[in-house]
Amino acid sequence: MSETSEIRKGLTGVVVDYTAISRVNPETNSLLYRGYPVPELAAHCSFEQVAYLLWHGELPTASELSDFQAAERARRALAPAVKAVIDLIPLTAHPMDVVRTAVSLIGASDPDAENSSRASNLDASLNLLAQLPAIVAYDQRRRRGQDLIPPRDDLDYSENFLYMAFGEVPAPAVVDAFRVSMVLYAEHSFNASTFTARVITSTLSDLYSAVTGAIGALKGPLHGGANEAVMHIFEEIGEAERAEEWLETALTEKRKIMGFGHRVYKSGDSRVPTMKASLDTLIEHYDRHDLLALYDTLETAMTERKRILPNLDYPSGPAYHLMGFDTAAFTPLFVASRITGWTAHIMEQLESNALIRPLSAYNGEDERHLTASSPA
Ligand SMILES: CC(=O)SCCNC(=O)CCNC(=O)[C@H](O)C(C)(C)COP(=O)(O)OP(=O)(O)OC[C@H]1O[C@@H](n2cnc3c(N)ncnc32)[C@H](O)[C@@H]1OP(=O)(O)O
Ligand SMILES: O=C([O-])CC(=O)C(=O)O
Repeated sequence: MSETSEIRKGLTGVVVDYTAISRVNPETNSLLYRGYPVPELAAHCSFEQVAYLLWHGELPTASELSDFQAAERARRALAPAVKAVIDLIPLTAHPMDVVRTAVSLIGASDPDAENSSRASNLDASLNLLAQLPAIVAYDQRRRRGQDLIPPRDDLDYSENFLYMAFGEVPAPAVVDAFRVSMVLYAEHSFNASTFTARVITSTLSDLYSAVTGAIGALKGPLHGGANEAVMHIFEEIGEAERAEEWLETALTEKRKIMGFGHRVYKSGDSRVPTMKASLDTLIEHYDRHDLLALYDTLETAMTERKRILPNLDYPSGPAYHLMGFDTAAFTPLFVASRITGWTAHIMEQLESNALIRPLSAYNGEDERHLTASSPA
């Protein structure tokens, strides 16, 4: 075998390991979490139930759920030290940098951070799940010149998240759309950020380091950063009537159209119909048919022109916009959900670890030697 015969740029099509956490099936455009079709989970389960499922492999019984909810509600408050550090971060920093820094600080403050037992990692995962909403909500509020809103333990995860962000629990239709987005973003096998977390874990580094690295990977616009980028292109286009012309120019300039395409799904992202239904509800609720027209026109034009279909970030970007989130907070919302999948994968990697260390094919200078005239 030659050194280069096996190169698969971007690891396209390479199967790296087994996972029992989720199955992405591009043949059937389907996604299973621990065997359950995700549209069923999105229709019937709370985000807390899905988090428990991803971590434990089974849905919680009534008493397990009640213990889990109580533990999550008890850990929601933003630690004063985390708030103090967030307050030091300039407003010019991207909110993903704030989330990354906050997670790193939480890890550095956890005396048990180096303990990689499953019990300790489950505890750390629950801590992050419970505290990320406060981090994301507070960062958005301080950017708006608003004060921190402490959590309420009489609200479920989704209601409390929106309450901490906006100071009130919105209409049930809005809370439900938010819950659906959290369920859909939770897990997606070996995507770039999860794989990053697994690579870091494979060196036997700690959970917080793996999550911090995953946040960095998610930030990029080819991955989680696309939900925010979708809103930027909507703003650039302005109105439905301009969408076709805008697309033509963008494609001529060889721009990537954010929110379209996927490394695994080539005939549609399994999560889009569920999120689009929630977006439709929000469009009705806020009476924003202008936004729907832009959404539909760009999707139709992109499909006709390139045969490339939307991914989950396409409907979730405008959905978060309608809920009232700032565009720069969209990818942090993705973090708040994907913490469940990342940490499930970190624990799975540890259960059957092998250092992840692929090979490279060298294409630099042939061997050469220092001479009297070399700069050294
Ligand atoms: C939750 C998530 O992370 S989902 C992904 C979110 N990311 C985005 O929405 C960013 C926009 N999309 C993309 O950049 C890509 O579709 C990716 C990175 C997601 C997947 O890319 P890959 O699997 O590497 O596909 P690849 O880049 O090989 O695309 C094949 C062809 O389609 C084109 N293409 C793919 N997606 C797009 C797009 N969004 N806009 C324009 N052209 C595209 C490529 O330019 C390429 O064309 P070529 O063969 O003429 O060079
Ligand atoms: O699977 C991927 O490559 C990206 C994605 O959709 C996700 O992480 O949700």
